Amino acid sequence: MEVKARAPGKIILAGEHAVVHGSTAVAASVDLYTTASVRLPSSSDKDDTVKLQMKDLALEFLWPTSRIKEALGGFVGSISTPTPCPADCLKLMASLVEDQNIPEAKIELASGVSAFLWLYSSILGFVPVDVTITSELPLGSGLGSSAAFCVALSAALLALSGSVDVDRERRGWMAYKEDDLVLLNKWAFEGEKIIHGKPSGIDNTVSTYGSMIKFRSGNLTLIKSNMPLKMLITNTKVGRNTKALVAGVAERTIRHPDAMNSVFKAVDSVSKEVSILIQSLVDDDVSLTANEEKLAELMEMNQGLLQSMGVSHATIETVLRTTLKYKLVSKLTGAGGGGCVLTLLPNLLSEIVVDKVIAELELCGFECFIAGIGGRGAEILFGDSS
Ligand SMILES: Nc1ncnc2c1ncn2[C@@H]1O[C@H](COP(=O)(O)OP(=O)(O)O)[C@@H](O)[C@H]1O
Ligand SMILES: C[C@@](O)(CCOP(=O)(O)O)CC(=O)O
Ligand SMILES: [Mg+2]
Repeated sequence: MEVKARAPGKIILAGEHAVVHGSTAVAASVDLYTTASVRLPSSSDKDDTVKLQMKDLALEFLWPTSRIKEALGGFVGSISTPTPCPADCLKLMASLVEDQNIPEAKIELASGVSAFLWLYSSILGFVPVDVTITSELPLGSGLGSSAAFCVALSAALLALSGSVDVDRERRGWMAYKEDDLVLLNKWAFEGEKIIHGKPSGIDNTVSTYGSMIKFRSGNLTLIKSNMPLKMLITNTKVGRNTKALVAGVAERTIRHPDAMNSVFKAVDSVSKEVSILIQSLVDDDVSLTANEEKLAELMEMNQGLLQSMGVSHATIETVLRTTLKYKLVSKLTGAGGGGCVLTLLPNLLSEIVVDKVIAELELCGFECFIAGIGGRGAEILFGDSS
């Protein structure tokens, strides 16, 4: 029996980092997906291993099922009550990951493999399984690859476990039922904790539900943009790690609590304004342009506040300067420190200008693309149809 699940990446329009400290943030899914295929070997199959393949990274991990059970068996609880991985269990998982000799250049993946071990053991128990992961998302670039990985994996494992209400006879991609989305999102959050340390939950939530969300302290509001939003995404290709950047902001907050709390409060106001603005009705080009100008100004303010949190980077500043030459406003998205930058492309902007700005950014060694925003969330597929 085989099930596939896919989950989208995301952009954060406003509020990253501050959302970890209780501020509002606004995020949207992007049409770039991570897919997890999970296959249970047939009963005649003698193979007693857990196999994890990361296809695009050309990596394969193998463990005897008994080895995982011996290490983690005492820690897993009930599928219906997602629980954090205890610190002692994290240590045991680290040794299971060490056994696999991940090449030094790809060592960042170790946290993803640990998240896999926790989600697999907790959701499926200790049965032989063959898992393949593929992704259209750049890893560690601010587009939420860690959350998409946890959501896709949890969605496939839950569907196989029989603990969610899915129609196994149905062909084609299908969404989870509303109640099951809550359970899926909770499990993905537990995986994201292993990768991020202290995540806000916004990334796994938008990857689970898709569309566009306003998020604050674990609570989501689905929102619908009435503004046709077009964003250029520039990947600076500077690798960074969300866990370290989130920890850096927390340390700065300990050193300067009053100043940082004022910054988080300002971000909260910016995000709330962004949320109201994108939902407001526009009936002609004049009001659309006026709203785009307001959104650009809010993005500029958010970027300034992110700079004061210490999460910008020389390459991000280069993108800001380059796009500003064309009167276009940009902000980092995700954890910053490199990674991806968003540039608002006004709807009436000529294609010639878009091509010019992309050409100039690419000359700096960056990669540019325009992704669809606000589409579907997690989906599953039984059998081989696509
Ligand atoms: N397709 C994947 N396969 C395995 N691990 C993944 C995958 N996608 C993400 N991860 C894990 O998530 C980490 C990147 O997460 P993070 O630093 O939060 O950046 P982002 O979420 O912005 O891409 C990777 O180093 C890896 O541990
Ligand atoms: C910085 C943060 O707000 C978003 C991180 O996104 P990403 O992992 O860089 O895609 C952290 C979080 O909300 O958990
Ligand atoms: Mg992440």
